[in-house]
Amino acid sequence: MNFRLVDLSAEEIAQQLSVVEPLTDSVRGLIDAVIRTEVDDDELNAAREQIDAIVARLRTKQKPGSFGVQFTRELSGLSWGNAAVGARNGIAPPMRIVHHEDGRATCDVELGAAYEGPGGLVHGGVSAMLIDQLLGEAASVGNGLPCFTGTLTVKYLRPTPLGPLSMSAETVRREGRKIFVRGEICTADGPTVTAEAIMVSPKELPSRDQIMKLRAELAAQDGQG
Ligand SMILES: CCCCCCCCCCCCCC(=O)SCCNC(=O)CCNC(=O)[C@H](O)C(C)(C)COP(=O)(O)OP(=O)(O)OC[C@H]1O[C@@H](n2cnc3c(N)ncnc32)[C@H](O)[C@@H]1OP(=O)(O)O
Repeated sequence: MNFRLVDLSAEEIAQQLSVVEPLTDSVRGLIDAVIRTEVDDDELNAAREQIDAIVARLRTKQKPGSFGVQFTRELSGLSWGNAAVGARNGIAPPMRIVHHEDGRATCDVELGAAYEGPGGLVHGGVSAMLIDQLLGEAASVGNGLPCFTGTLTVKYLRPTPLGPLSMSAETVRREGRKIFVRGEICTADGPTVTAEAIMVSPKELPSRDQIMKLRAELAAQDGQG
């Protein structure tokens, strides 16, 4: 797994997010506008040239590969490239606000044109991704154990309309490194999707000891610099 330590305080992370999140929202706006615009071909070509110029500007300084998971010195993980919740990822649905209370994770999300499958309805793969993420968070945060999805079962009860949705997930039981979770996606009229998953905390995840060792190496490098 691609993970590394970064030397950022909570204040520095908040500062970076205050710049990055509006940028990501602008990218979401761009995606939505491209899907729904009715301007003529000349306007589309002119817009493409401007977008290409912005891409070239951002590529003047870029990290190789993916964003990965960056651990702060306090060992919180930053997954800003994550497909479901990445703060820098404009294709991630806007579902960053996840509340955890009494082992239950909940989240409100509003899905627009970029998440369509059948006309006016949410793509089934998008629903699966959203609920997978929330189930994973309920298992991981609720049990203090980082988990991967082992098995995910999704039941589509009725079509999920684009628009405002609420989601919830909770742990049903735990057997060693396996955590059994269930959750649902709802409109104001009730659930459209229910899901169950077995989340497994991998035996090969970097252990806290490994992370602490990396942290010590980083501090030593700082001392030399
Ligand atoms: C506190 C931290 C907070 C951080 C917040 C983070 C939020 C994260 C939110 C993330 C959300 C998004 C998440 C994503 O997108 S995660 C990305 C999608 N998932 C994957 O890529 C997982 C790929 N698979 C693997 O990595 C391994 O196969 C895993 C890790 C699953 C097991 O490999 P490991 O070598 O560790 O396992 P083991 O062989 O010692 O077996 C151990 C036990 O598990 C049972 N088992 C094994 N496989 C499966 C299976 N597929 N279904 C059901 N059960 C399975 C097995 O029978 C045994 O049970 P038992 O015999 O003991 O009873």
